[in-house]
Amino acid sequence: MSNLTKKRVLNNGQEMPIVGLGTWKSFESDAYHSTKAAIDIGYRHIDTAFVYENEQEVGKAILEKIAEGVIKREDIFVTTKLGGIHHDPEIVERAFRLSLTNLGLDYIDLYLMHLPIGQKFHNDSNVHGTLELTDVDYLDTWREMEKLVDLGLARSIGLSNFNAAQTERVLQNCRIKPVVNQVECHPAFQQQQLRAHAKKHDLVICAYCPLARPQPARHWPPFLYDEHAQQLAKKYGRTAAQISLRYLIQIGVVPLPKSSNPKRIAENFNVFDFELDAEDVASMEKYHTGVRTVPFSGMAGHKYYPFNDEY
Ligand SMILES: NC(=O)C1=CN([C@@H]2O[C@H](COP(=O)(O)OP(=O)(O)OC[C@H]3O[C@@H](n4cnc5c(N)ncnc54)[C@H](OP(=O)(O)O)[C@@H]3O)[C@@H](O)[C@H]2O)C=CC1
Ligand SMILES: O=C1CO[C@H](CO)[C@@H](O)[C@@H]1O
Repeated sequence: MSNLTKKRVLNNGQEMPIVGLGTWKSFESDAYHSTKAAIDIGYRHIDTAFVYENEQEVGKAILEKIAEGVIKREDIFVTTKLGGIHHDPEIVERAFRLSLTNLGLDYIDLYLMHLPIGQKFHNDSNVHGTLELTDVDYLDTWREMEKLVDLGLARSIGLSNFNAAQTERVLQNCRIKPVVNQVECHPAFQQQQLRAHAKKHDLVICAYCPLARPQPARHWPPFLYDEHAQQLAKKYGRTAAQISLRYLIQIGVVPLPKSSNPKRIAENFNVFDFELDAEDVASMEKYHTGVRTVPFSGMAGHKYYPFNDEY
């Protein structure tokens, strides 16, 4: 693959645009406007989830852009995710159809299991669930997700927040192989071993929190604000955020930067017409800290908690 190619071919032949718009914390009109702005700018990949409570707005924006003739349905890659409260095999198809209805679409490009851990179901409105975790085996959940592919309702299915051992367990017991694992990945948490493992099994790593949720007032994270980051930005005539996203693309992952700001939505997509040289790619390794931004600490005692293993 050329580093400047805009798509990754998944293990089922499907093509995934290599930069997607993240939408966590894009609520209501923000989600609607940012999805529309992103499509106008050229994004063809949107990442949402049942728990983000914005599937309706994301879907509305997509449908409007289709109606305006800006895109066709097949031009846009839509990912959503099965919530923790819906892991019970008897609920999976109904939960999927809820997302499909929210989005107003007749199929989803990629349906992810958001986490390997299930939460007790109370009702669909309690989207975030509670910390009453269940012992539902993620393999049983996976088998129900496979049926969504059989039905033609999900073009592909994948994992999120799975460690290597959990991924292997799915691979050894599945009928339909996951195409991706969506995990935290950015210069301060580089996922070197998990990336190598995914590559070996022909899975794509999608990078959530690709900018590590910047806090400009604290000049955090360093890879966006320190002197080296500023020097790289100057050298390439880009922002440090663009350098970081470009870095992720060059190490083979698919970044999903979230923004509700049209200027930053455009900035995060303007990463296809330059390339970091090998020395600068290597220089980014110094930012790795091994500290997660999203540790899901409340679930740490669970038998399927993914982050006790080294990777
Ligand atoms: N599978 C999972 O468990 C998870 C999935 N995700 C997915 O990944 C996406 C991205 O992760 P997220 O947690 O949102 O974190 P990001 O690293 O994408 O950071 C988002 C934050 O960065 C700001 N920002 C965006 N672009 C820039 C820029 N160019 N310069 C400076 N600041 C910028 C945004 O503010 P503003 O909007 O004002 O621009 C927002 O506050 C999520 O939105 C979601 O879709 C995220 C976490 C977990
Ligand atoms: O996808 C997600 C975005 O990040 C949140 C945590 O900060 C998660 O709870 C959620 O699953």
